[in-house]
Amino acid sequence: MASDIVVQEERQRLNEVLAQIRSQLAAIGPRYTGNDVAEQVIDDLRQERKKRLEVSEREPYFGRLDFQEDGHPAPAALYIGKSGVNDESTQKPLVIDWRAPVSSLFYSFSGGNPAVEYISPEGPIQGIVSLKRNLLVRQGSLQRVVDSYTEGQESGEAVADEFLLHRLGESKDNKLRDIVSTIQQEQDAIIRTEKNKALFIQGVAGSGKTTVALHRLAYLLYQYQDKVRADRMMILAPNRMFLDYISGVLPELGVGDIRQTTFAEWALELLGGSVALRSSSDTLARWFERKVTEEEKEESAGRRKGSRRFLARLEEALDLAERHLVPEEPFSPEPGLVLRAEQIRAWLSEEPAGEPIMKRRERLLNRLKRWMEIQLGKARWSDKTIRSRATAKWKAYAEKLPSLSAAEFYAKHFPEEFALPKGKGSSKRKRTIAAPEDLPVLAYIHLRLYGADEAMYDHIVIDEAQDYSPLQLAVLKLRQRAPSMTVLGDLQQGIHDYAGIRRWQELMELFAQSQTAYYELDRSYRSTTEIIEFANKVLAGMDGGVKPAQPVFRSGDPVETVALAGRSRGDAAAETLRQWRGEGGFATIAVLCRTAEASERMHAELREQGIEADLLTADLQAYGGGLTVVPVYLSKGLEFDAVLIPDADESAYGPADAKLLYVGCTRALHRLKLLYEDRLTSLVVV
Ligand SMILES: Nc1ncnc2c1ncn2[C@@H]1O[C@H](COP(=O)(O)OP(=O)(O)OP(=O)(O)O)[C@@H](O)[C@H]1O
Repeated sequence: MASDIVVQEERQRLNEVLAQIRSQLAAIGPRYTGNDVAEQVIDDLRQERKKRLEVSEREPYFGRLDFQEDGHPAPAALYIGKSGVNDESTQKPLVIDWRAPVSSLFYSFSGGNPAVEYISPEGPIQGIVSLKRNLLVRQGSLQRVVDSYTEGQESGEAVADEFLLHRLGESKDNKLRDIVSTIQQEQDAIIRTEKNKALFIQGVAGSGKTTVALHRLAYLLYQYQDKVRADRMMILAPNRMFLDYISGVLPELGVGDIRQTTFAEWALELLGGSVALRSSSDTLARWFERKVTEEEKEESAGRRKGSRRFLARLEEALDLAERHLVPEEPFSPEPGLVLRAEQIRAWLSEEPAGEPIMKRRERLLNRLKRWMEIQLGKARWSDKTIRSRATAKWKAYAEKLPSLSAAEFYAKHFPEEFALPKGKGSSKRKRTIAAPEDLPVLAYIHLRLYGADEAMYDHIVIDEAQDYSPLQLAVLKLRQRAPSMTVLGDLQQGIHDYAGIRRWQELMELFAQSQTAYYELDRSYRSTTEIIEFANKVLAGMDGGVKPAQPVFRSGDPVETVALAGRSRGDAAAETLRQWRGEGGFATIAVLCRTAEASERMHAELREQGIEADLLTADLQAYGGGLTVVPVYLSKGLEFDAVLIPDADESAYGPADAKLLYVGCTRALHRLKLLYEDRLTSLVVV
């Protein structure tokens, strides 16, 4: 903690800034209620500013950096906050937005050499840092001041950690939070990566991948104000519950209106109601409710149909269909009036490249119609008999140009992979029920044939991307003019590897090397050192380049493994839960069971014991916090203050289930306990 004088000075400065903020707030006045559209737009902007100022009024800034730019006579104290605030009369910045170029110094400077550089819009700026200070302000009152670097100090690393540890030691509720005040250097580099990259992040459990990706969106919106728009960005996450969990971060960062959805929902909308998806709980049950071998996973339809090889076959079929769109015979609407096939083909090739195939078809047919009208001339065209004969010929010609729905195309060209629904009636009107692995195929075909009604995306975030196939990514790539994506995940948590990837290369290969960037995050911020070391052991037996997570040194209670010793699982679990509740301080507790069935059983047993918990299922929309029973495979991406794994038996977690158990263990922030009946899973006995 800093000295009293320093605290006094900071308190005074805080009061000055707060006074400014309050006077600016007071000047905004009530909402405009008239009908003038221009006034309404201006008022919307005013209201946005008001919201930002209200956030600033509670916590105007969290950091201070004293920086003397080369050539300047004295250092300037830069205060960094969630959004910038200027002095109304002088227009000088009182608070600098965390996303501004100069703020990068606050995150990247960790002591050592005080001579630093940052990249401003005008080019590199050099200078000297003389102070880096963390300030904790809550509800407008200054609560902590910690200097992580002062002039002449050798290294500030240890002190910087103190502030971070304070944050990490807090208990968490049911929503992910922003981390602007404690973004770490390696995370900051990712957040500030230039826009036009397909950015891949491999990060261990709890390294802040999801959090960082969301901060990156806020950064891009700030830094590329003229080029990107929130309504042309999209976040893809595995399920509704996960989306609900992360939904608080962007509003906290002052960013709204970004579409947050799942790949399946997005693709189904694209296909316009012609396709429905088989229930995801069926798929999950198929892979998680029983033991599965590696061979089964490798040969799964998901791996095959999502592969680049399959994508190449798909491309080939689509290219061929495009080339053979125009039939061999000529178009002749009237005797003596003939347009040769070569001419028609030449017209087709004049249509803008990259346009969806069916759009080109439509344009071509319109051109033929115009040609026919002109060639026939006004006199003949107004003759009803001639006109209807010619139009009939034109229609007959149009029929020869294939027009298929995505499902029809798929079934026609890949009959061994996909069949249309059986029964009477036009297949166009019948809904196709697609397996998850067929959905990206249908979406890809649809985009090449028909395109999409929505605008292209400026930026796409894909969370849990280790579960994506190359084809899925190729589908999304079609929805961007230039690649600008944040693709994040952890191969070590690849529990859906019956459909996902084994190496990031599988996805990165879709882009030119110059379009990609790759980062690794190895430090885990979520869990205590004890929990991380325990989880690392679970993975230790796995083949391949497993990278253990590095803990931020935050020590807690040891991980416990306890035998049931004759008690029922429900009994033993209830006892632990009572004890944890008695200790207090845990806002979220999860009981993670191996299967959905075991979760239901546990939920019922706890109820018998008088303990009410929520039960999470595959179709759930939101996760409410408190005490929850969850099948372990659905817990991915979430986190809980304390985690109990009540069935850590050898029979439940065999050698093939290391990733699953790893996911389970790494959900815990502060406390982790495993129960077993006779034999503890050998995954944790090293
Ligand atoms: N720099 C930081 N300062 C404070 N907290 C952080 C920081 N980085 C990450 N955290 C916290 O660590 C936890 C894990 O973050 P997050 O869920 O984004 O990680 P993840 O890599 O996506 O995890 P997983 O792969 O396990 O889903 C969150 O509680 C987050 O707030």
